[in-house]
Amino acid sequence: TTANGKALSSACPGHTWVPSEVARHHEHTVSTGQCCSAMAQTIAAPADAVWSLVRRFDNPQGYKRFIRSCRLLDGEGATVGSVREVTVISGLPACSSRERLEILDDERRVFSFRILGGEHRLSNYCSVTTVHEAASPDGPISMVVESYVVDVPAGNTAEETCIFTDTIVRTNLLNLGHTVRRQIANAA
Ligand SMILES: C[C@H](/C=C/[C@]1(O)[C@@]2(C)CO[C@]1(C)CC(=O)C2)CC(=O)O
Repeated sequence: TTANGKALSSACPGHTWVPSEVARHHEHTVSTGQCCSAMAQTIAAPADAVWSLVRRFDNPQGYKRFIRSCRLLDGEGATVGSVREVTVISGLPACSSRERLEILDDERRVFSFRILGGEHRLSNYCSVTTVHEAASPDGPISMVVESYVVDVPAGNTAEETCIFTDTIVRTNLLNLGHTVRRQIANAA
């Protein structure tokens, strides 16, 4: 079911369309006891620069500030089925997470991972991140769309679960933008 079709359309302002063969990746099957969401972030940078950070399954800490470390348990990070173990900074209701690369499509710029386990509260989390480019008077800009589906933990409502998870994802997307802009400024 395209449970978050509405979320996706509300997350993507009209000025950038998401090609249907990419939008379909943001359609998650949402079972009972799960919740899903989608959000979008515009970044004043070419899609290639943004994608080069998003695609690094072996280096999420390259832009995710909650991640302390990452090591590959299986595969070398660029093939579907690679598995990573991330440890997380203190202060969150989480310590570590084991995650599997589900999609890495460099042509269409589609990235997806699934959480297999770990010490945290987000069971069966699966997210899809896609990067799109649009022209602007000041040069190319990118739109990053990220959607996820996750189990609602016992003791929480779906709304609470999305509030927490959206906050983490939105912070990651903001940090992605800052990191890309800093890389461009340093290269100038
Ligand atoms: C929501 C998702 C990951 C969240 C976590 O990585 C974790 C799997 C362990 O620590 C967290 C930072 C927060 C948490 O409770 C569950 C966002 C992303 O990194 O793509």
